[in-house]
Amino acid sequence: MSEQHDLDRLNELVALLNQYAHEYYTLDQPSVTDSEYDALYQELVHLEATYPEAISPESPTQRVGDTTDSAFEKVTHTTPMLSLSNGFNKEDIERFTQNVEKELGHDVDYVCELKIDGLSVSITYEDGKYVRAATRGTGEIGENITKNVKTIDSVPKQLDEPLDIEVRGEIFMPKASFARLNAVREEAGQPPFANPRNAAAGSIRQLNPKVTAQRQLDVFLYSGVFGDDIPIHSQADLFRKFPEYHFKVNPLFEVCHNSDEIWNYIERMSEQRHDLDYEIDGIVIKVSDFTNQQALGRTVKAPKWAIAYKFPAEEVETTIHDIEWTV
Ligand SMILES: NC(=O)c1cc2c(=O)c3cc(F)ccc3oc2nc1N
Repeated sequence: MSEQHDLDRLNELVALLNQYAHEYYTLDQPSVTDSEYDALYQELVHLEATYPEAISPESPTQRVGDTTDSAFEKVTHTTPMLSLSNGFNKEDIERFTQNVEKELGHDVDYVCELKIDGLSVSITYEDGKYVRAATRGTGEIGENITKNVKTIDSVPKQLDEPLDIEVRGEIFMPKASFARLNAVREEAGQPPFANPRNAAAGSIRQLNPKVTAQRQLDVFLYSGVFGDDIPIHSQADLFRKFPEYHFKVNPLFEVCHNSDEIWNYIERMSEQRHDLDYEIDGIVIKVSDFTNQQALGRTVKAPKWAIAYKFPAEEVETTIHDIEWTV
C-alpha cells in the first residue's frame, strides 16, 4: 500500500472509531459489534505503530486509561479477558479437535455450551463479598460497572463462604424483557434497540444504576479465576459445581468426546435456539480439563483450547404486503 493510502486509512479509522465510541457511550445505540470495533482499533494501533508521526491527539488510542472515552473508571483485569477464535462449519470443528489431540497426543473430553449473545463481564468477590464488576474492554482494561451489575438479581452479593474468587460470564437481556423494553421505548418515541445484545450493552452502561435495575438483565457464568481451595478442575466440574456457590450457569451444556458428538450437539441446539428465552449466536466448544487447557495455552488474542462455532446469519423473512405493484 502507498504511504498516502495508509495515512488516509489511519485518519479514516480515527474518525470512524470516534463515531462508534460516541454511538456506544453517549447514544446507547452502537452500530457495530464490540469485535468489529476491536478489529478496527487494532488496525489503527498497527498503522500508528508504522507512522507514529501521524498519531493524532483525537485518536482513541490516546485515550486508553483516562475516563474521557467512557463515563466509567478503568479496571485492569487480573488475567486478560481474551476473545474466542471462530469456526463456521463442520470442517472447522474437526480441524480444532484434530489440532487439540495432535498437540496433546491423546483424546480429550470437550464441553459444548451455548454461546450467549450478550456482553462479557468479570465479577470479583473478596472474602465472599461482591466487590467489583467490569466489562471486557480491551481485554486488559475494562470499565468498572460494579453498581450496575449489582442490580442483577441472579448475581449473588454475599457468598456462603469467605472466598476470594473472580467469575466471568455473559450478561444478557431475556427476549421477553427486550420486547417489553422496546414497547416502552416506542411508546416514549425513543428509537428501539436493534437486538437484545445492544439493549443489554446499553442497559449495563447506564450511568444511573436505577435505570439498569429496571432493564431485567440476567447473567450466565462460564469461567473463573480461583485457587486450589475451590475443587473445580474442569469445565464440566465448573458447570456442575458453580450452582452450589449460587453462581448461575446455563444448564444446556454437554460433555462430548469427538467432533461428531460436538456436531450433533450443534445441530440439536441450532434447532432449539428459537425456543430459548434468550438469544444465542453460536456454540462454544472447550477442552474440559483445566490441565489440558493450560498445556494448550493461548495465542496473542485467543485460547487454543476453545472455539466458537458461529451460526450462519439468518435470512430474515420479510413479509412483503400492502405494496401496490405497478405493472
Ligand atoms: N458468549 C458465551 O456464551 C461465552 C463466551 C466465552 C468467551 O468469550 C471466552 C473467552 C475466553 F478467552 C475463554 C473462554 C471463553 O468462554 C466463553 N464461554 C461462553 N459460553
